[in-house]
Amino acid sequence: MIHLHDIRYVRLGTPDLDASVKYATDVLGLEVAERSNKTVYLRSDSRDHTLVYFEGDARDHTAAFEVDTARELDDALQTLENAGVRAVRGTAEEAEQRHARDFIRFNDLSGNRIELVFAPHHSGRRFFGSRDAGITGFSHIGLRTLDGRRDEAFWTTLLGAKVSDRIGEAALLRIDDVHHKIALFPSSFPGVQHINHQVESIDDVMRAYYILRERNIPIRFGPGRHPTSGAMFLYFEGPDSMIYEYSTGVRMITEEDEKTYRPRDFPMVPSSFCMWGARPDIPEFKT
Ligand SMILES: CC(C)c1ccc(C(=O)O)c(O)c1O
Ligand SMILES: [Fe+2]
Repeated sequence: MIHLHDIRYVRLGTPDLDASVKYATDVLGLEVAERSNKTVYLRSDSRDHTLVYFEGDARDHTAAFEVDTARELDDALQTLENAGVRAVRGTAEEAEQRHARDFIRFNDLSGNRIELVFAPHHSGRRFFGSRDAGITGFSHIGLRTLDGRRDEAFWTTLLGAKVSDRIGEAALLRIDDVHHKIALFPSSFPGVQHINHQVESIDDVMRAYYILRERNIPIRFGPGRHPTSGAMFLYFEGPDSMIYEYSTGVRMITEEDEKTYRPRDFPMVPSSFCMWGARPDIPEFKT
């Protein structure tokens, strides 16, 4: 089985690179790490980059996960091939573009573009955001699925993810102690549905709520609290209809907890999304 060390970056195509980068810095609070050849690399923590906007099709989304060793990357290629999933090693030039030593790419069963990277660069610098949003790092993605149960099985049996909880058919999957790094969310097309950054405290969530409202950035859900991870959240709309989420206080499931932890099934009702009573203005989350 493949072992995913952590979620690493998301790459998003955009028809208006300047506008997307302006949003990512001025609104979201990320830091530009590098601009090159119609591609902009953004940081949210001490890693080299965790988000890339490139000039291209807004439906072109890739999510990447880090593996620990070169051997594990080779083995992953084989494991995927053995399971009938076509996986391809990136070229040296493509690996350089990803600021990593090596990587492979494949599509999951819903057609989501996934990359596994080995030895992605560290920055050696503290993250210094463009505004004081309180971001502590890129933490998880909502990934669209055309068949929740099928894709849950794909991620758990091949890629070593574990189900922390489900809301209806939507599985919240962990790959380390953090409650989830992937939220598989039912949809009629593939792609990244939302991108989560953790912020330091509830003060940052609430501060963002007022700042974003003042700037007429559409708030799509929250402020609220997820009964699943326990995190307090705010979802808002970004370029090309991407949803961004800030949250704080996500639950950890440690090795000790794992001895007794069992995934919980929450029904597909509003209170499973928010225990404070917020109602989502996000089509995929409407019950
Ligand atoms: C509504 C989405 C899929 C969702 C649900 C629960 C959590 C959480 O428990 O933190 C999320 O982060 C979500 O994005
Ligand atoms: Fe989320």
